[in-house]
Amino acid sequence: MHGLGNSYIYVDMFKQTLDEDKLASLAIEVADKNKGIGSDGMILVCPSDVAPVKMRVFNNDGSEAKNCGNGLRCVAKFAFENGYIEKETFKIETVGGLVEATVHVQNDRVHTVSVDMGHPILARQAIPMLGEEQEQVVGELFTFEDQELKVTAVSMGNPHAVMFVEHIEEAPVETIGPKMEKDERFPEWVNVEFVEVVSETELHFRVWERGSGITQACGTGACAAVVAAVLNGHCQKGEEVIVHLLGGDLAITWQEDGNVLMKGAAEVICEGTFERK
Ligand SMILES: N[C@@H](CCC[C@H](N)C(=O)O)C(=O)O
Repeated sequence: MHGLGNSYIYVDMFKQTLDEDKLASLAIEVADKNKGIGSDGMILVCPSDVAPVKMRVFNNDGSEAKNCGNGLRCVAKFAFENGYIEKETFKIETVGGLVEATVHVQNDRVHTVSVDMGHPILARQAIPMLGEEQEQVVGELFTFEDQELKVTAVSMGNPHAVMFVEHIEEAPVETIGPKMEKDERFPEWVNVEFVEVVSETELHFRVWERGSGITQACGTGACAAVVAAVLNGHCQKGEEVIVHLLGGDLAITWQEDGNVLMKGAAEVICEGTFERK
């Protein structure tokens, strides 16, 4: 399935079991575009004790992440269309906590999904980011060789470093992305986002994802970008912002109650059986 071209191999754990110690290598295998299926990673759709469904997400390097915005919309569609849930609004458990999804249905098919992603986490040590202060990281200066970049750090359950640029086409995604991802100031590494402000309600966005590299879209990254845009005075809290990603658009609102609402598409590509060697 994919959300705006951010593709994962979804495994139905209601119907099968997998060895815990082989999950990382399985994610690497299925995501391999030459010898596997090809994707940004693997997502397990699992039964849960606290919600109708649980999501576990693995990047294509085998690392497990605590959250995935595009994955949540696809998991909601998968759970609803496979009859694991009958209500249109329901909770999804993630490794980072519970979120609430609402599926928008036409002719029994889910075309878009809204997810209440909860509160962003802004305290430096909770991102996690090294340093003494508990305060928010807004526009902190990073220098890479001759380039100076101002970073705003936001966690949506997973960590993001957001930087504002003048022209999105010139954003140094391939060069600064991998350097920032593994910078020692981020002990769990970080997802890296470049954002051009078009207006108070429109942003352009490119991402270098932790554990997967350049992807077409990142849902948690788009949420982090809007939170960072509000913190830097580019957008307004409570106003919907359209984020243009390589794979399409997301509508994101950092609501007055502090929660971030994300709305966008979720699509099935194909279904089948993967045989491990
Ligand atoms: N593509 C995702 C995020 C996937 C996990 C991320 N790479 C991480 O390691 O935190 C999204 O849509 O949010």
